[in-house]
Amino acid sequence: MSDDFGYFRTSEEHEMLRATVRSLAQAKIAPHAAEVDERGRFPQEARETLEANGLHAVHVPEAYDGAGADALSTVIVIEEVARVCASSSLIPAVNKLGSLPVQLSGSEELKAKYLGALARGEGLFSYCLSEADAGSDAAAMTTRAVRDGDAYVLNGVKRWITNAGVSDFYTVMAVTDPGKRSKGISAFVVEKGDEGVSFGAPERKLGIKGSPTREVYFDDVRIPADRIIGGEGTGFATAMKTLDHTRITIAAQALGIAQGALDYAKGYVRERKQFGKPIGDFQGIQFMLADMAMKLEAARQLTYAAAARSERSCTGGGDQELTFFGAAAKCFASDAAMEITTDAVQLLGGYGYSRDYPLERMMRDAKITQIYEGTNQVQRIVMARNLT
Ligand SMILES: CC(C)(COP(=O)(O)OP(=O)(O)OC[C@H]1O[C@@H](n2cnc3c(N)ncnc32)[C@H](O)[C@@H]1OP(=O)(O)O)[C@@H](O)C(=O)NCCC(=O)NCCSC(=O)C1=CCCCC1
Repeated sequence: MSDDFGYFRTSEEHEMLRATVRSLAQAKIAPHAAEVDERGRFPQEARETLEANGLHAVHVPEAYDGAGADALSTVIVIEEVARVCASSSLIPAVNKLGSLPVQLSGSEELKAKYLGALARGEGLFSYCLSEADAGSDAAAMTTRAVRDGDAYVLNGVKRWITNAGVSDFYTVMAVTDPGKRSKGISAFVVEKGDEGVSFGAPERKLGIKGSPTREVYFDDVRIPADRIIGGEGTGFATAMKTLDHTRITIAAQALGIAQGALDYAKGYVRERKQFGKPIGDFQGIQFMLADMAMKLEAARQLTYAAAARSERSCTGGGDQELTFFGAAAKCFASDAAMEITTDAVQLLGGYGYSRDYPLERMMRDAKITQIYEGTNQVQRIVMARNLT
C-alpha cells in the first residue's frame, strides 16, 4: 500500500500545528505548570503565549479577524497545551465554549463585535449555563432576563463558571418566559464591566487549580436588547448545540492530560531500576503501558472522528450524529484519561504519589473531564437519545 494513500490520518498542516504548539507549550507553559497548580494562580504566561501566537481562539472565522481554523485544529491546540498544563488548556477551550453561541446563533453585529474582540486578544470568553440547582438539569435554571424597553435586565446567580473574573465576555443563559422550561430560555452576551456584574470567591478544587471557577452574580444588570443571541426562547437549543461541538474540546483536554502522563511514565520506567534492571523490562509493566497506549489511541481516534463531524456540521447545520459523537468522545476520552493517569501514578509508585512529580497533578486534573460539560452519566443520556 502506498504511503500517500491520503485518508484516515491527520493532514500535514495539522501535524505542523501540533509540532508548533508542542514546542511552545514545552518552552513557555510547562515550566510554570507545577507552580500554577501549587499556588492556584491563573496561568498568565500561557495566556500571553497563546495570544501572542494566535492560538487562544483559533476557531474564530477569518471574517472576524480569526484564524478560521477547523475543529480538529482546535482539538490539537487544546490537546498539546493540556499535555503540559490542563489549567492552561482551558483558555482556548472556554474561549470556544463561550463564543460559539455567538458564532452559531448571533446577529452579524454581535459576531463582528465579540468574535472580533476575542480573536484580537481583547478579552477572554466564558459560558454561564449552570446554577446551584441547575447542573445536569440545565433547563431548571432561574436566572431571569426581563425585557424593559430597548434593554434586558438580568438577575440571578450562575455557578461553576470557568475563568470567571478573568474573562471580559460572558454568554449567559437566562429565563425570559417562565413556565416554558427550555423554550423560555434565551442567551445573551454580558460584559464584565456591565454594572451589577460581580464574582464570588474562587472555588477550592481538587484539580485545574490554575483556572478560576467562581460564581457570577447578576444584580439588575441592564444590557442593550441587541445583546440577545438569536431570538427569545432559542437560548437552550443554542446552549445544547454549542455543547455538541465543545464536548469534543473536553475530550481533547483529556487526551492531552493522558498523553502527558503516559509520556512521563514511559520515560520513568526506562530509568528506574529494581531487581537489577529497568522496571520497563518487566512484562507486568509493559502490559500496563500497552493498555494505556491502546486506550489513549482509541480515545484519540473517536475524538478526531467527532471533530470531523463538528466541522461538517458547522458548515451544514446541526445533526444527530454530531450530538452522539460529541457525547461519546467526551465520555470515552475522559474515562480513558482517568484510567491512564491513575495507572501512570501506579507506575511511579511512591514518586507518583508525591507532589514533587507531575503525575498526581495530572490524575487530579483528569477527574474533572468526567464531570464538566455534562457528567459522563449525562453523556450516556445524550447518546441513548441520539442513537441512529
Ligand atoms: C441533555 C440534557 C440533560 C437534556 O435536558 P432536557 O431533557 O431538559 O432537554 P431536552 O428535552 O432533551 O431538550 C429540550 C429542547 O432542547 C432541544 N435540544 C436538546 N439538545 C439539543 C441539541 N443537542 N441540539 C439542538 N437542540 C437541542 C430539544 O430539541 C428540545 O426542544 P424540542 O422540545 O424538541 O423542540 C441537558 O440538560 C444537558 O445537557 N445537561 C448537562 C448540562 C451541561 O452539560 N452543562 C455544562 C456546563 S458548562 C461546563 O461544564 C464547563 C466545562 C468546561 C469549561 C467551562 C464550562
